[in-house]
Amino acid sequence: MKLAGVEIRTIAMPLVAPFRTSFGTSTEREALILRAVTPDGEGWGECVAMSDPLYSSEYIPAAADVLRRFLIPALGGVERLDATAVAPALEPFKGHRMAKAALEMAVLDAELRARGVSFARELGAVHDRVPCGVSVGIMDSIEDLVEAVGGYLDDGYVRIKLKIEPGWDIEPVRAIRETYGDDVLLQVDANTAYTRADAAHLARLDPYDLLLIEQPLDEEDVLGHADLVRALRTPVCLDESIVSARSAADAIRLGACDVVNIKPGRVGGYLEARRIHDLCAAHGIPVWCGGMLETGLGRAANVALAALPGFTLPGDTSASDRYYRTDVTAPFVLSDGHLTVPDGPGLGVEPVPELLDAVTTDTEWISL
Ligand SMILES: O=C(O)CCC(=O)N[C@@H](C(=O)O)c1ccccc1
Repeated sequence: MKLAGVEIRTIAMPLVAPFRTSFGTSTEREALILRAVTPDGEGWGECVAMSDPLYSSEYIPAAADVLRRFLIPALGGVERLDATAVAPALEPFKGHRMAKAALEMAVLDAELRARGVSFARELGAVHDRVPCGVSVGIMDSIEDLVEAVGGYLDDGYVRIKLKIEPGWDIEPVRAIRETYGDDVLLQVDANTAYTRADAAHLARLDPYDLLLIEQPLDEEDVLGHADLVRALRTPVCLDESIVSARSAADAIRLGACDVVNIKPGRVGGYLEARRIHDLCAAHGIPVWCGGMLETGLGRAANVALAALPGFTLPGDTSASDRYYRTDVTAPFVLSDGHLTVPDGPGLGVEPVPELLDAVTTDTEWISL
Protein backbone atom coordinates (compact mmCIF):
# COMPACT_ATOMS: atom_id res chain seq x y z
CA MET A 1 0.00 0.00 0.00
CA LYS A 2 1.36 3.47 -0.82
CA LEU A 3 0.27 6.57 1.06
CA ALA A 4 -0.86 9.38 -1.24
CA GLY A 5 -1.24 11.85 1.63
CA VAL A 6 -2.90 12.57 4.94
CA GLU A 7 -5.50 15.16 5.86
CA ILE A 8 -5.04 16.69 9.34
CA ARG A 9 -8.35 18.04 10.63
CA THR A 10 -8.78 19.89 13.91
CA ILE A 11 -12.22 19.61 15.49
CA ALA A 12 -13.82 21.13 18.57
CA MET A 13 -16.79 19.33 20.14
CA PRO A 14 -18.79 20.90 22.98
CA LEU A 15 -19.23 18.62 26.02
CA VAL A 16 -22.75 18.04 27.33
CA ALA A 17 -21.45 19.11 30.76
CA PRO A 18 -18.15 20.39 32.18
CA PHE A 19 -15.74 17.54 32.94
CA ARG A 20 -13.43 18.20 35.91
CA THR A 21 -10.39 16.13 36.78
CA SER A 22 -7.52 16.70 39.18
CA PHE A 23 -5.70 18.59 36.44
CA GLY A 24 -8.46 20.89 35.20
CA THR A 25 -11.95 21.33 33.81
CA SER A 26 -12.95 20.88 30.17
CA THR A 27 -16.10 22.22 28.49
CA GLU A 28 -15.15 21.19 24.98
CA ARG A 29 -12.97 18.47 23.46
CA GLU A 30 -10.55 19.52 20.75
CA ALA A 31 -9.09 16.63 18.75
CA LEU A 32 -7.11 15.87 15.62
CA ILE A 33 -8.75 13.62 13.06
CA LEU A 34 -6.49 12.11 10.40
CA ARG A 35 -7.64 10.80 7.01
CA ALA A 36 -5.02 8.65 5.31
CA VAL A 37 -5.53 8.37 1.53
CA THR A 38 -4.16 5.41 -0.44
CA PRO A 39 -4.86 4.09 -3.96
CA ASP A 40 -7.14 1.49 -2.31
CA GLY A 41 -9.20 3.99 -0.34
CA GLU A 42 -8.93 5.90 2.94
CA GLY A 43 -8.59 5.30 6.66
CA TRP A 44 -9.40 7.37 9.74
CA GLY A 45 -7.30 8.04 12.84
CA GLU A 46 -7.94 10.05 16.00
CA CYS A 47 -5.23 11.72 18.08
CA VAL A 48 -6.25 11.78 21.77
CA ALA A 49 -3.89 14.58 22.81
CA MET A 50 -5.68 17.28 24.75
CA SER A 51 -5.68 21.02 24.01
CA ASP A 52 -3.11 21.58 26.78
CA PRO A 53 -0.18 19.43 28.07
CA LEU A 54 -1.92 18.66 31.38
CA TYR A 55 -2.68 14.93 31.13
CA SER A 56 0.61 14.25 29.32
CA SER A 57 3.27 16.26 27.52
CA GLU A 58 1.43 16.08 24.21
CA TYR A 59 -1.06 18.71 23.08
CA ILE A 60 -2.86 19.34 19.84
CA PRO A 61 -0.79 22.06 18.13
CA ALA A 62 2.39 20.09 18.89
CA ALA A 63 0.84 16.86 17.59
CA ALA A 64 -0.24 18.59 14.38
CA ASP A 65 3.25 20.05 13.96
CA VAL A 66 5.11 16.78 14.49
CA LEU A 67 2.73 14.98 12.12
CA ARG A 68 3.08 17.69 9.46
CA ARG A 69 6.87 18.07 9.63
CA PHE A 70 8.14 14.62 10.59
CA LEU A 71 5.74 11.71 10.99
CA ILE A 72 3.65 11.88 7.82
CA PRO A 73 6.67 12.67 5.56
CA ALA A 74 8.50 9.69 7.12
CA LEU A 75 5.81 7.36 5.76
CA GLY A 76 6.23 8.80 2.26
CA GLY A 77 9.41 6.81 1.88
CA VAL A 78 7.85 3.47 2.84
CA GLU A 79 7.21 1.42 -0.30
CA ARG A 80 5.21 -1.47 1.12
CA LEU A 81 3.23 0.42 3.75
CA ASP A 82 1.00 -1.44 6.14
CA ALA A 83 0.18 -0.77 9.79
CA THR A 84 3.09 -2.90 11.06
CA ALA A 85 5.53 -0.72 9.11
CA VAL A 86 4.38 2.53 10.74
CA ALA A 87 6.00 2.28 14.20
CA PRO A 88 9.41 1.21 12.80
CA ALA A 89 9.33 4.09 10.30
CA LEU A 90 8.49 6.56 13.09
CA GLU A 91 10.88 5.11 15.66
CA PRO A 92 13.69 7.66 15.02
CA PHE A 93 11.40 10.42 16.29
CA LYS A 94 11.30 10.56 20.09
CA GLY A 95 8.02 10.54 22.00
CA HIS A 96 4.80 11.95 20.47
CA ARG A 97 3.09 8.61 21.06
CA MET A 98 -0.44 10.01 20.66
CA ALA A 99 0.44 11.58 17.30
CA LYS A 100 2.11 8.33 16.19
CA ALA A 101 -0.90 6.31 17.38
CA ALA A 102 -3.29 8.43 15.33
CA LEU A 103 -1.23 7.96 12.17
CA GLU A 104 -0.89 4.20 12.72
CA MET A 105 -4.66 4.01 13.36
CA ALA A 106 -5.43 5.76 10.06
CA VAL A 107 -3.08 3.46 8.12
CA LEU A 108 -4.50 0.40 9.90
CA ASP A 109 -8.06 1.50 9.11
CA ALA A 110 -7.20 2.03 5.42
CA GLU A 111 -5.46 -1.35 5.26
CA LEU A 112 -8.27 -3.22 6.98
CA ARG A 113 -11.03 -1.55 4.94
CA ALA A 114 -9.18 -2.60 1.78
CA ARG A 115 -8.87 -6.16 3.12
CA GLY A 116 -12.47 -6.26 4.39
CA VAL A 117 -11.30 -7.09 7.93
CA SER A 118 -12.62 -5.44 11.11
CA PHE A 119 -10.43 -3.92 13.86
CA ALA A 120 -11.98 -6.45 16.22
CA ARG A 121 -10.94 -9.41 14.10
CA GLU A 122 -7.47 -8.03 13.40
CA LEU A 123 -6.78 -7.31 17.09
CA GLY A 124 -8.13 -10.68 18.30
CA ALA A 125 -11.50 -9.80 19.82
CA VAL A 126 -13.45 -12.67 21.39
CA HIS A 127 -16.67 -10.80 22.31
CA ASP A 128 -19.24 -9.05 20.13
CA ARG A 129 -20.30 -6.62 22.88
CA VAL A 130 -18.45 -5.14 25.86
CA PRO A 131 -19.64 -4.05 29.35
CA CYS A 132 -19.25 -0.31 29.84
CA GLY A 133 -18.08 1.80 32.72
CA VAL A 134 -18.40 5.54 33.03
CA SER A 135 -16.03 8.21 34.34
CA VAL A 136 -17.56 10.82 36.67
CA GLY A 137 -15.76 14.11 37.17
CA ILE A 138 -15.14 16.08 40.35
CA MET A 139 -18.27 18.02 41.21
CA ASP A 140 -19.29 21.13 43.14
CA SER A 141 -21.04 19.13 45.85
CA ILE A 142 -21.58 15.61 47.13
CA GLU A 143 -25.28 16.01 46.30
CA ASP A 144 -24.45 16.81 42.67
CA LEU A 145 -22.19 13.75 42.51
CA VAL A 146 -24.80 11.42 44.01
CA GLU A 147 -27.36 12.68 41.48
CA ALA A 148 -24.98 12.27 38.52
CA VAL A 149 -23.99 8.74 39.55
CA GLY A 150 -27.68 7.81 39.98
CA GLY A 151 -28.31 8.96 36.41
CA TYR A 152 -25.47 6.82 35.03
CA LEU A 153 -26.64 3.79 37.00
CA ASP A 154 -30.13 4.38 35.56
CA ASP A 155 -28.52 4.51 32.09
CA GLY A 156 -27.22 1.00 32.79
CA TYR A 157 -23.48 1.61 33.23
CA VAL A 158 -21.97 -1.43 34.92
CA ARG A 159 -19.08 0.39 36.64
CA ILE A 160 -18.61 3.85 38.13
CA LYS A 161 -15.22 5.64 38.15
CA LEU A 162 -14.90 8.71 40.35
CA LYS A 163 -12.24 11.30 39.73
CA ILE A 164 -10.56 12.13 43.04
CA GLU A 165 -8.00 14.64 44.35
CA PRO A 166 -6.89 15.72 47.82
CA GLY A 167 -10.00 17.11 49.52
CA TRP A 168 -12.35 15.18 47.26
CA ASP A 169 -11.78 11.50 47.86
CA ILE A 170 -13.02 9.75 51.03
CA GLU A 171 -16.28 11.70 51.30
CA PRO A 172 -17.44 11.14 47.69
CA VAL A 173 -16.62 7.43 47.88
CA ARG A 174 -18.44 7.07 51.21
CA ALA A 175 -21.50 8.93 49.85
CA ILE A 176 -21.75 6.70 46.76
CA ARG A 177 -21.36 3.54 48.82
CA GLU A 178 -23.97 4.72 51.39
CA THR A 179 -26.42 5.76 48.68
CA TYR A 180 -26.05 2.96 46.12
CA GLY A 181 -24.74 0.07 48.22
CA ASP A 182 -21.79 -2.30 48.18
CA ASP A 183 -22.64 -4.12 44.96
CA VAL A 184 -21.96 -1.21 42.61
CA LEU A 185 -18.60 -1.73 40.84
CA LEU A 186 -16.72 1.38 41.98
CA GLN A 187 -13.20 2.67 41.32
CA VAL A 188 -11.34 5.96 41.64
CA ASP A 189 -8.88 7.86 39.44
CA ALA A 190 -6.41 10.33 40.95
CA ASN A 191 -4.52 11.31 37.78
CA THR A 192 -1.22 11.61 39.73
CA ALA A 193 -2.71 14.02 42.33
CA TYR A 194 -1.13 12.39 45.45
CA THR A 195 2.38 11.84 46.82
CA ARG A 196 4.07 8.98 48.68
CA ALA A 197 3.28 10.86 51.92
CA ASP A 198 -0.45 10.25 51.25
CA ALA A 199 -0.22 6.46 51.65
CA ALA A 200 -1.97 6.39 55.05
CA HIS A 201 -4.66 8.74 53.76
CA LEU A 202 -5.28 6.59 50.67
CA ALA A 203 -5.50 3.50 52.89
CA ARG A 204 -8.70 5.09 54.29
CA LEU A 205 -10.29 4.06 50.97
CA ASP A 206 -9.65 0.36 51.70
CA PRO A 207 -12.92 -0.23 53.64
CA TYR A 208 -14.98 0.76 50.56
CA ASP A 209 -14.11 -2.33 48.51
CA LEU A 210 -13.02 -0.40 45.40
CA LEU A 211 -12.09 -2.27 42.25
CA LEU A 212 -8.92 -0.16 42.07
CA ILE A 213 -7.30 3.20 42.61
CA GLU A 214 -5.91 4.56 39.34
CA GLN A 215 -2.57 6.41 39.08
CA PRO A 216 -2.38 7.94 42.56
CA LEU A 217 1.22 9.13 42.12
CA ASP A 218 3.35 10.92 39.52
CA GLU A 219 3.67 9.01 36.27
CA GLU A 220 7.44 8.61 36.82
CA ASP A 221 7.13 7.34 40.41
CA VAL A 222 6.99 3.63 39.61
CA LEU A 223 8.73 2.65 42.86
CA GLY A 224 6.30 4.80 44.85
CA HIS A 225 3.45 2.85 43.28
CA ALA A 226 5.21 -0.41 44.24
CA ASP A 227 5.21 0.84 47.86
CA LEU A 228 1.50 1.65 47.59
CA VAL A 229 0.71 -1.82 46.21
CA ARG A 230 2.14 -3.18 49.47
CA ALA A 231 0.54 -0.51 51.69
CA LEU A 232 -3.03 -0.61 50.32
CA ARG A 233 -5.64 -3.32 50.19
CA THR A 234 -7.23 -1.53 47.23
CA PRO A 235 -5.65 -2.75 43.96
CA VAL A 236 -3.39 -0.14 42.32
CA CYS A 237 -3.94 0.54 38.60
CA LEU A 238 -1.49 2.43 36.38
CA ASP A 239 -2.50 4.74 33.55
CA GLU A 240 -0.07 7.59 32.79
CA SER A 241 2.94 5.47 33.85
CA ILE A 242 2.35 2.85 31.15
CA VAL A 243 3.58 4.26 27.85
CA SER A 244 4.76 1.04 26.16
CA ALA A 245 4.99 -2.73 26.56
CA ARG A 246 8.48 -2.21 28.00
CA SER A 247 7.22 0.14 30.70
CA ALA A 248 4.39 -2.29 31.47
CA ALA A 249 6.90 -5.14 31.82
CA ASP A 250 9.07 -3.02 34.14
CA ALA A 251 6.08 -1.97 36.29
CA ILE A 252 4.91 -5.58 36.61
CA ARG A 253 8.41 -6.80 37.50
CA LEU A 254 8.71 -4.05 40.13
CA GLY A 255 5.32 -4.98 41.58
CA ALA A 256 4.06 -1.46 40.85
CA CYS A 257 0.59 -2.41 39.61
CA ASP A 258 -2.21 -4.88 40.19
CA VAL A 259 -4.18 -3.66 37.14
CA VAL A 260 -3.36 -1.75 33.94
CA ASN A 261 -5.51 0.80 32.11
CA ILE A 262 -4.66 0.45 28.42
CA LYS A 263 -5.12 3.59 26.30
CA PRO A 264 -3.96 3.03 22.71
CA GLY A 265 -3.12 6.71 22.19
CA ARG A 266 -0.96 6.87 25.33
CA VAL A 267 1.09 3.81 24.32
CA GLY A 268 1.64 4.67 20.64
CA GLY A 269 -1.14 2.73 18.98
CA TYR A 270 -3.49 -0.24 18.89
CA LEU A 271 -0.73 -2.68 17.95
CA GLU A 272 1.33 -1.72 21.03
CA ALA A 273 -1.90 -1.81 23.08
CA ARG A 274 -2.37 -5.43 21.99
CA ARG A 275 1.23 -6.22 22.99
CA ILE A 276 0.55 -4.78 26.46
CA HIS A 277 -2.67 -6.82 26.67
CA ASP A 278 -0.72 -9.98 25.80
CA LEU A 279 2.08 -9.17 28.28
CA CYS A 280 -0.38 -8.47 31.11
CA ALA A 281 -2.34 -11.65 30.34
CA ALA A 282 0.91 -13.65 30.57
CA HIS A 283 1.48 -12.18 34.05
CA GLY A 284 -2.11 -12.51 35.28
CA ILE A 285 -2.61 -8.74 35.34
CA PRO A 286 -6.18 -7.72 34.42
CA VAL A 287 -6.53 -4.82 32.00
CA TRP A 288 -9.32 -2.47 30.96
CA CYS A 289 -9.67 0.06 28.16
CA GLY A 290 -9.25 3.68 29.22
CA GLY A 291 -10.86 6.61 27.46
CA MET A 292 -9.81 10.05 26.31
CA LEU A 293 -13.24 11.43 25.41
CA GLU A 294 -12.87 10.02 21.92
CA THR A 295 -15.28 10.67 19.09
CA GLY A 296 -17.06 7.69 17.57
CA LEU A 297 -13.92 6.99 15.52
CA GLY A 298 -11.61 6.37 18.49
CA ARG A 299 -14.54 4.89 20.40
CA ALA A 300 -15.07 2.25 17.68
CA ALA A 301 -11.43 1.19 17.89
CA ASN A 302 -11.47 1.20 21.71
CA VAL A 303 -14.60 -0.98 21.83
CA ALA A 304 -12.90 -3.44 19.47
CA LEU A 305 -9.82 -3.51 21.71
CA ALA A 306 -11.96 -3.92 24.84
CA ALA A 307 -13.33 -7.15 23.33
CA LEU A 308 -9.96 -8.94 23.68
CA PRO A 309 -9.93 -11.73 26.29
CA GLY A 310 -7.67 -10.03 28.86
CA PHE A 311 -9.98 -6.99 29.17
CA THR A 312 -11.79 -8.46 32.15
CA LEU A 313 -12.74 -5.15 33.79
CA PRO A 314 -15.30 -2.71 32.33
CA GLY A 315 -13.56 0.14 30.52
CA ASP A 316 -14.20 3.85 30.09
CA THR A 317 -16.01 2.91 26.88
CA SER A 318 -19.10 5.01 27.43
CA ALA A 319 -21.87 5.81 24.98
CA SER A 320 -21.40 8.84 22.73
CA ASP A 321 -23.99 10.83 24.69
CA ARG A 322 -21.89 10.65 27.89
CA TYR A 323 -19.87 13.53 26.40
CA TYR A 324 -21.47 14.68 23.15
CA ARG A 325 -24.95 15.76 22.09
CA THR A 326 -23.91 14.93 18.52
CA ASP A 327 -21.01 12.63 17.65
CA VAL A 328 -19.17 12.84 14.30
CA THR A 329 -20.21 9.23 13.56
CA ALA A 330 -23.47 7.44 14.15
CA PRO A 331 -23.74 7.47 17.96
CA PHE A 332 -22.63 4.58 20.16
CA VAL A 333 -25.72 3.76 22.23
CA LEU A 334 -25.61 1.81 25.48
CA SER A 335 -27.77 -1.31 25.49
CA ASP A 336 -28.15 -3.24 28.76
CA GLY A 337 -24.89 -1.65 29.95
CA HIS A 338 -22.98 -2.80 26.86
CA LEU A 339 -21.75 -1.41 23.55
CA THR A 340 -21.79 -3.57 20.43
CA VAL A 341 -18.40 -4.18 18.84
CA PRO A 342 -18.40 -2.82 15.24
CA ASP A 343 -17.94 -5.70 12.78
CA GLY A 344 -17.62 -3.85 9.47
CA PRO A 345 -14.31 -3.45 7.61
CA GLY A 346 -11.74 -1.38 9.45
CA LEU A 347 -13.27 0.75 12.22
CA GLY A 348 -16.72 -0.27 11.00
CA VAL A 349 -17.83 3.34 11.35
CA GLU A 350 -17.00 6.54 9.50
CA PRO A 351 -17.68 10.22 9.99
CA VAL A 352 -20.93 11.72 8.75
CA PRO A 353 -19.45 14.43 6.46
CA GLU A 354 -21.80 17.23 7.50
CA LEU A 355 -21.41 16.41 11.19
CA LEU A 356 -17.63 16.36 10.87
CA ASP A 357 -17.62 19.64 8.92
CA ALA A 358 -19.83 21.26 11.56
CA VAL A 359 -17.14 20.80 14.26
CA THR A 360 -14.07 21.35 12.05
CA THR A 361 -11.95 24.36 12.94
CA ASP A 362 -9.01 23.66 10.61
CA THR A 363 -8.07 21.30 7.80
CA GLU A 364 -4.78 20.80 6.02
CA TRP A 365 -3.63 18.27 3.42
CA ILE A 366 -0.12 16.82 3.60
CA SER A 367 0.75 15.39 0.22
CA LEU A 368 3.40 12.69 -0.21
O1 LIG B 1 -14.71 8.24 29.20
C1 LIG B 1 -13.73 8.82 28.72
O2 LIG B 1 -13.41 8.79 27.52
C2 LIG B 1 -12.84 9.61 29.67
C3 LIG B 1 -12.37 8.69 30.76
C4 LIG B 1 -11.44 9.47 31.66
O3 LIG B 1 -11.78 9.76 32.78
N1 LIG B 1 -10.28 9.82 31.12
C5 LIG B 1 -9.37 10.59 31.94
C6 LIG B 1 -8.28 9.71 32.46
O4 LIG B 1 -7.39 10.23 33.11
O5 LIG B 1 -8.39 8.50 32.27
C7 LIG B 1 -8.95 11.78 31.17
C8 LIG B 1 -9.82 12.82 31.13
C9 LIG B 1 -9.51 13.98 30.42
C10 LIG B 1 -8.33 14.04 29.71
C11 LIG B 1 -7.45 12.97 29.74
C12 LIG B 1 -7.77 11.83 30.48
